[in-house]
Amino acid sequence: MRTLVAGVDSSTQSCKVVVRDAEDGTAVRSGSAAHPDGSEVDPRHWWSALSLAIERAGGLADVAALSVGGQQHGMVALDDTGAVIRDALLWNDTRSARAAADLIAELGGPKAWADAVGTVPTASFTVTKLRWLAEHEPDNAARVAAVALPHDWLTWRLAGGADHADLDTLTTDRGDASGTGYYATRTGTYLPEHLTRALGHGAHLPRVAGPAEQVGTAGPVRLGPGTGDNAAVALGVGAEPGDVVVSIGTSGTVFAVSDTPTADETGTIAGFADATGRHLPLVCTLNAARVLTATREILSVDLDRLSELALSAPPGADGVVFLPYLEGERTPNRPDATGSVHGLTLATSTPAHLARAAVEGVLCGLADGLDALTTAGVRADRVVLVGGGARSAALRAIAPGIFGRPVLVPEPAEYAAEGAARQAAWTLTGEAEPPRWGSARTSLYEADPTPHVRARYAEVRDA
Ligand SMILES: Nc1ncnc2c1ncn2[C@@H]1O[C@H](COP(=O)(O)OP(=O)(O)O)[C@@H](O)[C@H]1O
Ligand SMILES: O=C(CO)[C@@H](O)[C@H](O)COP(=O)(O)O
Repeated sequence: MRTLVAGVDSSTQSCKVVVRDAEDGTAVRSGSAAHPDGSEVDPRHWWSALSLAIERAGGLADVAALSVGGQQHGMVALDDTGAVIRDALLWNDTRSARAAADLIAELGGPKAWADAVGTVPTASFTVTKLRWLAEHEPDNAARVAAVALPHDWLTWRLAGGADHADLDTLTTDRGDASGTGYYATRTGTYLPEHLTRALGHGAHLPRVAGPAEQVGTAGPVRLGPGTGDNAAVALGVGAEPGDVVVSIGTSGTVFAVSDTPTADETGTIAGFADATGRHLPLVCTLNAARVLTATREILSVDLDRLSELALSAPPGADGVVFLPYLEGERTPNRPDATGSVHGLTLATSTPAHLARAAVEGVLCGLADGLDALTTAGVRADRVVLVGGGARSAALRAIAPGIFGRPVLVPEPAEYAAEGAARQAAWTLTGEAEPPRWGSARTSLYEADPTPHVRARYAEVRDA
């Protein structure tokens, strides 16, 4: 009888569960459930969505191990009884932008953060959310006994830790800890003084488990350590040296697995850890797939029609540029920015030009991230494109021109959940490296580079 494993992606918009054959990764079944909208969410909604997604994926009765991947950075503040104190503030909540600026100044500037943590924090980072809490909700801040991230909290609930209010059984992993702002990626140690500086007092932090460690059980199901969703995607796509992954979901991310840590004092590259003991230099934008859904709504068309429209306009949309800062922006760090469309004329005020400019705007923001990674020494022979946005035909076709590289698109799948499942299988083998699973079918997209599109975008971005 074959052994089955499950992987979870508790992401911004939904929870996805996949069940796989532990031996070779063959797809067995899957399920998903929606999360509520908004950048602050009661974590109990994640729990209900996880329970529903597990049910829709056929349950766990025949599953040997499970790991949870989750949206990074979200602040889950717990009191000394293990109860959630307030709604979690998510990675895309920008209210802590001033707290981020204050914390950077207090520690001696961006270089001091890059050297200590590996990352210069923006409003996305947990540490800045704790400072915001201390300043704006001091009563809540005083009650904080432990701080967890979304995947830590879900893993803990699955293991029954929440039922016993046992904060000591909270666990996390290097990948997710590296997005807090109080963990040094390079040395693999917490920086409790950063947490105390932000919150005003110390708090219990989840134990950082090893990459293939079993951290508990949910009934008979072994629980893996889990990780942040981008580290899970890296495991799920099995990227090779020279591959840079671009994920276009709620967030847009550009990253690669690397043996060496980064410390980018410009703040563009986050120096995260991956889920295998290596590093995951990453650039993240706040505006990705939802720019296309917003444009679809403006134009009253469906996503397929949006794609057709975009492909019917010329590269560069005859000078129309859509700066897609619909949620503010994190890279570049413009938390209060709004979106705008530039260069309209009578001739270019058409649905096709707007659709093209929206797709190009999302891709140009990510191409800036790719440039930052290559400047930092990351090899980028080709791009591996995943996430819900990769289902857009226009995005797939336009991407190679903007990135100036071939783009490999694996067949549509939930790669963060796949990566979590692969991690779960790894906890069963206990070997030095994760199990080798067959790779997904891929399509290769190539196009002549379109540097003029990037140049025009940069002109508007910097105006
Ligand atoms: N054909 C498509 N064209 C453009 N966007 C799409 C398409 N299909 C799905 N999406 C978008 O992908 C997003 C979900 O992607 P996903 O990677 O699951 O995000 P997350 O993991 O952040 O929840 C949604 O915003 C959805 O509208
Ligand atoms: O903040 C980051 C990475 O630093 C985001 O990538 C979040 O991890 C959310 O991911 P999605 O829900 O968009 O997959």
